[in-house]
Amino acid sequence: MHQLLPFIVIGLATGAVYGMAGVGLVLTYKTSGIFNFGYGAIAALDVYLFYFLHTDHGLSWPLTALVCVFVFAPLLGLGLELIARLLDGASDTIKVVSTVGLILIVAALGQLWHPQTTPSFPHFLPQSTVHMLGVNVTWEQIIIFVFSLVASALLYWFFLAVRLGVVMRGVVDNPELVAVCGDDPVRVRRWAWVIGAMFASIAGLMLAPALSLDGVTLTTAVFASFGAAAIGYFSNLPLTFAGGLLVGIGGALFEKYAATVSWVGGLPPSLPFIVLFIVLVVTPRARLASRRPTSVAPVRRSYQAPTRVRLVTGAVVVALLALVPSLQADHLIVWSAALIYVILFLSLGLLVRQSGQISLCHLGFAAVGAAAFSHLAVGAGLPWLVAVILATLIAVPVGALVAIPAVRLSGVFLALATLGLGIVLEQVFYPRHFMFGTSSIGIANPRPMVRIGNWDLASDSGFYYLLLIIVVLCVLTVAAISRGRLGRLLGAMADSPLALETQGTTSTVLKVLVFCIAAAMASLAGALTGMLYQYSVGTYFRSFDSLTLVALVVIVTIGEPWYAVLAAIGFNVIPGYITSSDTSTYLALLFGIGAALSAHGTRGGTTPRALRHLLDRLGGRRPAQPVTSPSSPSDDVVAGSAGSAATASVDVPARPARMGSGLVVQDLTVRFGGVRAVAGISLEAPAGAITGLVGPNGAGKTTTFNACSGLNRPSDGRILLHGADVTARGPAQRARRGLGRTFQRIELFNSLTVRQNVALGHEAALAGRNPASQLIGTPAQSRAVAAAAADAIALTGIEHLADQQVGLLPIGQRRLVELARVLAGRFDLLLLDEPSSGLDARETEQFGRVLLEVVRQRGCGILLVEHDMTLVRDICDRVYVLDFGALIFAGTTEEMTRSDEVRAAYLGDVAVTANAAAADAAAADPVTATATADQPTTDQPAAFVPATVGQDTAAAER
Ligand SMILES: Nc1ncnc2c1ncn2[C@@H]1O[C@H](COP(=O)(O)OP(=O)(O)OP(=O)(O)O)[C@@H](O)[C@H]1O
Repeated sequence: MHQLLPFIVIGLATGAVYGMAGVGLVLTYKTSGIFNFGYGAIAALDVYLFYFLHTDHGLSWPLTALVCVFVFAPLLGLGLELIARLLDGASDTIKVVSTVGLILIVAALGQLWHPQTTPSFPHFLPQSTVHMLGVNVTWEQIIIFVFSLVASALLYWFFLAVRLGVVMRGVVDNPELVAVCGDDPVRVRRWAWVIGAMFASIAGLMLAPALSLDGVTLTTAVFASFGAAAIGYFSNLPLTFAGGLLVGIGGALFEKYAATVSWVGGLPPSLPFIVLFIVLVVTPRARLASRRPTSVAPVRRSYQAPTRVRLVTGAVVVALLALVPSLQADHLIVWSAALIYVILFLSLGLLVRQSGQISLCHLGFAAVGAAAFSHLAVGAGLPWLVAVILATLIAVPVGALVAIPAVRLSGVFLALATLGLGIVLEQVFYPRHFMFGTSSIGIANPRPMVRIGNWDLASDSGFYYLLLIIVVLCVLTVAAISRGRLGRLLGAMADSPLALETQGTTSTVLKVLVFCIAAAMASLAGALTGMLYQYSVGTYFRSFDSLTLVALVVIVTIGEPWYAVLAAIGFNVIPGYITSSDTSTYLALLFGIGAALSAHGTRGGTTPRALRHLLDRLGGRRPAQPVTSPSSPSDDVVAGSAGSAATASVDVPARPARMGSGLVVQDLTVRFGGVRAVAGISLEAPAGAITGLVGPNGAGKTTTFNACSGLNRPSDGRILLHGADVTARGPAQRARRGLGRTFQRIELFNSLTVRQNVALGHEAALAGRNPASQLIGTPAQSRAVAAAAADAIALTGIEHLADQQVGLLPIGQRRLVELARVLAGRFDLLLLDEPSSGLDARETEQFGRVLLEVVRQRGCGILLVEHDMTLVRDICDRVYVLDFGALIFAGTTEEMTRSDEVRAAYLGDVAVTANAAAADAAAADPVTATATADQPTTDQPAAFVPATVGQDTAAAER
């Protein structure tokens, strides 16, 4: 134990800093919803300023520290708060990439500031020692530990006891409520960013003396606090601090054994990331739930040039590339590297752009490919082609391993997990003999010793042509994926994983599948990189560069595969021609700025209208029908009303009906923490009938729907679908068993067209959970999908919108598309959540007729949540009424209109509302009673015509 004490002391000091940094990080994450990957960038900038003022210009260290912590850091915090506000409503990918951009900027600035040598940072705190418990402890260590502990404790106390801190906690849960209470949420968040930046600054200054002053080292040093934050579940401050201590002490102890125990080598610096990865993988998903976005992400206009234009452009580009060995022989290696990077960018694009998943460890896959190829081709002596194929395939299980967090997590947590994994791969595995070993020349990666006529594949130009062929094949593969079923599913998953799952595709399998494909392609690129230089070393595949790759894939917004070509030119070719030592750094700075500002790129389309028109004309495509702006209030009127649905008779195309018995909900209770949203309700929605589920706002209707479709977990009760208990089944399984649904807050695949959206209503269940069927569909299936989509589109009268991008349509039309999508599916029980909101009276009436005919001709059942009581009266066979989560009425619509209890519930008459069921519920669960008492009830007339018709801003789907 005595031998361990010095290491524990070191670990305590470093760990306390990690803990304090983690506490600041968690503070901003909790209050803004933005996980600041660039947290280390704040620390690094402060360290630079400290060095500049104190070391370069002789300012005393206390004064310099004051300037850094109390002036510069708050300014940085204010700047970051501005960026964070820009990011509100942006996708997780953009949020991650923006903050990653800060890292790239600061790393580049650091490099530009001290390009040649990286100076070391001075120890500004006293280095004298005291003897404690038999160990010599420096005053620096004592001060760091005590200061970090006190700062973190103060912040915790501030959160608990000071009004601003309490409001900061409130802003996390309900910014609107904070505003109603007279506090400005923006001001509150600004404070959080300022305090977070100050904590980062202090952490940077305390860690810096042990580090060299280069940007990468400094920005990534504070990454260690991510591990601490993970231990605190990104929300608990004391646990985060304790996590920091654990990581610090663990790292120091590993350090002790690293010299003697060979397997420990590389582990000490990676420990925070191992912890991060493990915590993310094992933590229950609900604990890591992201905050609900406060605004809706703007929709980007999708545009693809006509096929003819794309083919011709592709042929021209390939022809030009084929001339490179003749025209640019001096730069052949640069162009060869660019070709390889096209493959890398394409594979990363499959993840980031097409499926909306962030991987920050992509070069790790490439490293696996390079190392595997070398060991197979040189070590095992396998023929070149066999070694290449096996090296490509070897990354598949690695991709599947990375997909474990992807399956469970999404957005920022997936980014964190992959960041951790990339760093662990680099620090722990790269130096091992089964990867690159420790030799500085690395491991041999031979080119193919094949000559075909005059074409020597091992020569530089011969290898270049081989690369060109491989790249063309990869581009064609990715194009085939994009245009096929997998591409549609990936696009759908990126837009709305929730909707895809409830249409019948198991997205966990889809995520694993796409990770495996992307990993295999990256692995191939890695093997080719090794072959290009004939040797490969770990530094070709630095985990930090994975961040740059992701930034490039996001900021180059043009379509596939051109983004990959442009990104490769930016990353490889430009530095090959402009050979100044700073070119790469300036480029990294540019990429960083682009990434930091990428939130701007999400607004509107990316291809200028004039260019689109020109390309369309060249490709012989008819100009697209203009779509009315979704922002105009008048657009809420449904343009589709002129379609066939407006005709009096409704012809419902037959669908093979499975004719089960319907849906049965038994004693369902759903709780959210202390709130009992649904209290022991039972209801039935039989096949061949329309059943209404009504109630005032907050009554528990959507929660009941979510429980039926598997989106929330009931605390009690059972859900039976056609007689089978599906309570433990996921949403996709329930969908495949015939349960279809629409959403109160419309869930469409915004980047796809109306036809593609509707087709997915049928195709998603065919894709199911089998990787092979997710990859590709049979021709018979394609015909069935197309026919089902055409029928549903005609039924809802939206033929004229079929080729429009859904995200650009007004709300009323979007509702019809969502209805068409569920009608295209092979569902025999439909849950429709306020489907008529956004429709006018005539359209609602017609809509009701469509539903009646669907039920009559297909024999399916419908459970309808609706505020329009006229529609409910007209089409429902039976109605259930909820109030405060309890069932207060079940019967026919006539009985409902005569019910005093229902009338009272809608009118908010407390005396009458206190019926037996509600009173029981309140007595059994006073928390619910208190919580729901605050719910706004709809102030409706006795006819129950709601005030909410036409609105689409109701509570988000939970
Ligand atoms: N994820 C959640 N976390 C906490 N409380 C929730 C959550 N989802 C719903 N609730 C609460 O459960 C209750 C029922 O909400 P629900 O959305 O099911 O009502 P609703 O009848 O669909 O209302 P509306 O007609 O306004 O959509 C409300 O008190 C709501 O605040």
